[in-house]
Amino acid sequence: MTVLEPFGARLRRAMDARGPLCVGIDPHASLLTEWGLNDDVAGLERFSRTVVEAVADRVAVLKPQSAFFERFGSRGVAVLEKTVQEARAAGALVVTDAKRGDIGSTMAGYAEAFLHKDSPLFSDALTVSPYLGYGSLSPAVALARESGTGLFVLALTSNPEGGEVQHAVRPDGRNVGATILGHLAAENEGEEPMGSFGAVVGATLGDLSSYDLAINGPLLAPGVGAQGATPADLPKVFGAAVRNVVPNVSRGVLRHGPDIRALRDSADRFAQEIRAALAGV
Ligand SMILES: O=c1ccn([C@@H]2O[C@H](COP(=O)(O)O)[C@@H](O)[C@H]2O)c(=O)[nH]1
Repeated sequence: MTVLEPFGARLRRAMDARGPLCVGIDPHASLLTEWGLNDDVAGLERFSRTVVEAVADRVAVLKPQSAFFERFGSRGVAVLEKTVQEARAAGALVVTDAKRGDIGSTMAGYAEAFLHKDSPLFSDALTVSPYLGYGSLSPAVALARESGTGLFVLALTSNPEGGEVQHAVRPDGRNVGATILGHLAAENEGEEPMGSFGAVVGATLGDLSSYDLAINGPLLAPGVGAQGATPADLPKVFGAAVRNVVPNVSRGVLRHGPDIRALRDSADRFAQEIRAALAGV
């Protein structure tokens, strides 16, 4: 297998060169309509191509949301394959947001689908769910190490419903979200410039100073834009860990399409606001 430089190192370089913004490719039915496209596979393809063309050469990360491709069945997944490949070829790192998680033996199949170099869906990183137990992710961790890819593990999600699971307190007094962060810190120990095993931590969550976010890995932070968080919130939410934050904006950028320049300008504005918020931190 061709082995890439570890994802954490590639991501750090991209963040240094382009800033940390991640733009989501979320072809909601409502956005296809707003863009004057049909809610069908041709519309899906046009939408995704347009986003890639607009921003893949200027943002560090693109995050296609698999759900909106899977909704069209195998032809939608074929568009996801092309989107991932074209975005990578255009210079962005691709985190496929599929939130996979299952018993270990099945998890190995999901890992192969997204993290094996020969897979048509090969991505730089994959979002995964640890709620079958962090250990169930081991096959994905192993393949990511082997292939130079990464994982973003759901720890403290941006949605208000997440707390009933993630804030649940374990017998050792730590809550579930903190436990996941602890596993990731162990995974990334000693890695430079940072490890490849990131956490998903919502930008919407307010002050997170009670959590140890120093996992020596990236923190994918959805919630900026449509969910109400702003770039200015990032230092308040993430404190010293903000240097490792990859803020995701999907609808906040996408609503400016289909005009390519307008999409670009919107991504540039978010990037600039993030730069300003992080200056001096
Ligand atoms: O905790 C989470 C984890 C993932 N997401 C995903 O991020 C984008 C957010 O889209 P916006 O349009 O910017 O709200 C979407 O794909 C979610 O599935 C999240 O929001 N929160």
